[in-house]
Amino acid sequence: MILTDKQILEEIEKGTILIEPFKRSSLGTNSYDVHLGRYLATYRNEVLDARQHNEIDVFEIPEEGFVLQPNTLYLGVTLEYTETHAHVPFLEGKSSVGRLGIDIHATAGKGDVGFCNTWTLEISVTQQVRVYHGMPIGQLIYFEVKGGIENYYNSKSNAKYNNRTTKPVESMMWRNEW
Ligand SMILES: Nc1ccn([C@H]2C[C@H](O)[C@@H](COP(=O)(O)OP(=O)(O)OP(=O)(O)O)O2)c(=O)n1
Repeated sequence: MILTDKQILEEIEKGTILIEPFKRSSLGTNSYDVHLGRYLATYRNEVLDARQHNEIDVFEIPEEGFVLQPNTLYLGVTLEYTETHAHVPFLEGKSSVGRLGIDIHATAGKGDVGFCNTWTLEISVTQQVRVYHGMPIGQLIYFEVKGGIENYYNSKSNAKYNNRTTKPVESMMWRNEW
């Protein structure tokens, strides 16, 4: 089941959901709008290697915006820092963003119970499009969980994306054991 606006507010009151900064106007019927943070990043190498640490170059979106190019993977970040202690948060697109040909995640929309951080966005575009920091970029929806949890994301020793940051975080696949 997906949390409604009233339930999201109740969970915020209880402290099981944190969204920072929080604006009442960003709360939808059953979602919360997140915004594009100040930084974008691209991978330094053209050929990525799933076994290696692929380094990124981070840059700031200027006030006049930045034109995203097709055929380039950009990592973005939400302005919002979130904590979700008792639900499964999902990052979803927004129709108005999709209609500009902007994808905000590449297969990975799910968060984990215990995830505490800004969200990294895997951005790709169909045609050139200028984006601005602070623009609405996606929405979070929250699912109720069934059953107890043994291994919260924020206490998992192998949780790779829980170090608080305002910048996009590159793939940490190289830390997986396989
Ligand atoms: N577009 C996304 C999707 C998820 N996350 C965050 C929320 C998740 O709780 C965390 C880890 O996501 P996954 O479980 O999909 O990633 P991995 O399985 O690769 O990482 P880990 O091994 O740390 O679970 O990353 C994110 O910042 N941006």
